[in-house]
Amino acid sequence: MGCTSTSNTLPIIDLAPFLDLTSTATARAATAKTIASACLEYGFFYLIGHGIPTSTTDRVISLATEFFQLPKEEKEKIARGDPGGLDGGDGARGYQPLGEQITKGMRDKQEAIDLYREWDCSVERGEKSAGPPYEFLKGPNLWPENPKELKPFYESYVQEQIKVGEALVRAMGMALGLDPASSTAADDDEATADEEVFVKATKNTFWVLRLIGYPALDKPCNADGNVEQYSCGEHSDYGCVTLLLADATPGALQVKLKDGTWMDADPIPGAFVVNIGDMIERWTNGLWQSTRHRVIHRGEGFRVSVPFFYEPDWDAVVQPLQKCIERTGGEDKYGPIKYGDYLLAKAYGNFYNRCQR
Ligand SMILES: O=C(O)CCC(=O)C(=O)O
Ligand SMILES: [Fe+2]
Repeated sequence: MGCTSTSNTLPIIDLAPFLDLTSTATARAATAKTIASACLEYGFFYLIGHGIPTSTTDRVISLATEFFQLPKEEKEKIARGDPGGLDGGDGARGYQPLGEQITKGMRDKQEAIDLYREWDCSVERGEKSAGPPYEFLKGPNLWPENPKELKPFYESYVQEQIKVGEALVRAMGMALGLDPASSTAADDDEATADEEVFVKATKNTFWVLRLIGYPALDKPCNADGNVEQYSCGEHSDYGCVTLLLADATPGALQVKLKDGTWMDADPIPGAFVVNIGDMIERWTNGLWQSTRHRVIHRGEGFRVSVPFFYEPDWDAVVQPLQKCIERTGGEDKYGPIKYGDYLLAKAYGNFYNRCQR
């Protein structure tokens, strides 16, 4: 069900007080308060006041669009998982052609480039037990040669997004009402962590950036309003926060509300659509859920989106925070997990099916 959707709209959060060093404590508290209710109710919101100009985001979209318009052979020069190709068959980074992802027996209609934090080889050399599974997400990114400007432009965009991600998770720590950062709690004791807990756990964020191209679907919905085809099937994201930039196409991304109905999250110019991921759900012991979402592109044209996933460090240990356990019935519902292990399990299980995470 649910090709149609309810007409509710997501809350709008202004992050500016967490990026402006001269902001008042009152302004920061006001933003934190709106984040707390948005995360509790939706796990999704629009983000403004993030400081990235539309001239930048427009170029990010137009460069991705230019890439997807290239001939198949040109795009497949950076195909991922090609044993004879640039990534030696590593499989995680690079271009994935149309139709590699399958949801409910149907091919998701999307093509994509996946980029990750570059793996630091010195870390690897120092690792005694580096084994084949870990190779999967390691290695260099595969950047397209064309358009030429894409690589440098995206590299600086990633740096800007990391700043936004950090400010946002700082605001989220405050929104949870955790102890102020000046407290003497041990830095790495997650259970008693202070309001900087997410900032500390993302210092070396294992970020992901996806450039996604969605052709129009032949028949997204049947006469009864049921879904026939997915551009990206129902899933939750893995990490901390996803900052989604999409072109202006309406009627594509849908968010699952607590009552099980689906709501369109159409783009608002200048805003990112943000959602929280599985790690935030675990840290908050389920208080803030990583809301499920999907894409059914119901328009005519080619849609482009570029989600940036701001994630914990590979080695970050994520476990429910004491304060959140108390607020959710007193029982730890998740236990600890190392983010890299979680990501590997997800990526191995679903790699060719990212849209059903
Ligand atoms: O393209 C979109 O609107 C969302 C994509 C998405 O949810 C994802 O890649 O995780
Ligand atoms: Fe997603």
